[in-house]
Amino acid sequence: MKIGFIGAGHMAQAIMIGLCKQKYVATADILVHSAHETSYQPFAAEHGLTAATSNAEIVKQADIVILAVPAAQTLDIVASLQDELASHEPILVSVAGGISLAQLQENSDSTGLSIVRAMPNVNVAIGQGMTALVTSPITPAADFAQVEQLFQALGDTTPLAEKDFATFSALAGSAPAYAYLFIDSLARAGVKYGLDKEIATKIAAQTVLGSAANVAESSTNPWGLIDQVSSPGGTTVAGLLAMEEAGLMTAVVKGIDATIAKENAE
Ligand SMILES: NC(=O)C1=CN([C@@H]2O[C@H](COP(=O)(O)OP(=O)(O)OC[C@H]3O[C@@H](n4cnc5c(N)ncnc54)[C@H](O)[C@@H]3O)[C@@H](O)[C@H]2O)C=CC1
Ligand SMILES: O=C(O)[C@@H]1CCC=N1
Repeated sequence: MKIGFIGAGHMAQAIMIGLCKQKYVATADILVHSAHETSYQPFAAEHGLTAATSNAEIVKQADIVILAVPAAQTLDIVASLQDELASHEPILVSVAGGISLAQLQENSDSTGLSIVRAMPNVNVAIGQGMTALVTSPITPAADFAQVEQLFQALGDTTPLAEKDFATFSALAGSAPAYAYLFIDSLARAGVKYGLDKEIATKIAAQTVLGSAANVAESSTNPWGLIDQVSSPGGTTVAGLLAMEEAGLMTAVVKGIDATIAKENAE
């Protein structure tokens, strides 16, 4: 099976690195092309991938085509590939935020094309991704299963109604950035009290990693886990109350509101 990438930016590279690490296919069976030679050719050479000469070559050669270009350009690129899509009929996977299955279908102008919308996050690079998937009604179950299997190799997946994609994109697509901000804020506080930044970052990252694993494994919800850490009259409850006074929960929800509003505006 050949997996082709149109676009070689942050998201595409994270998926390609994840596929290489998982040895999902032979590296030469990962094909890549993007608008900027300087971004895809050295990357392809470094990882033993096949650099294709055009977007059309990707469509002609790949069984699954992953479109990972800026959302604003996605539909024009699909429209420019109508002939190749119609004659080669790969499974088309778009990771573009805010671009619907109906728009993809309309611009591909190929009524029988299998189309899947995926919203991964950058953690697919280390096999810890969280990806939502939704398929067009005419996509055969076997084609959807191929795409699902690919993303399952790179972490967890969930089928999701298309109407919820903007919310998912905020909570999983963008939220790695928000989690990094939280980790960096913890580390910076450590620096304030004299810790070396590198050591403080390691401490903060491992603490967040362990806490996330605890939430995932525990049958108790996060509030119950917060209570377990908060000793009566202790330090944690003092910290929690100060964070809430500064509006941590409101700040997070407002951040998600803004993320969703931006996606819906595109
Ligand atoms: N960065 C992330 O964490 C996530 C990004 N996405 C989606 O992935 C898509 C790409 O985002 P990033 O990788 O962050 O952007 P990026 O700016 O890092 O990469 C965009 C890539 O598209 C290529 N490109 C632009 N025009 C092209 C054309 N006409 N033909 C071929 N390639 C072209 C560029 O050369 C570049 O390699 C967006 O639609 C975004 O919504 C989805 C989930 C998470
Ligand atoms: O920032 C963005 O627009 C993309 C979508 C989800 C994560 N990154």
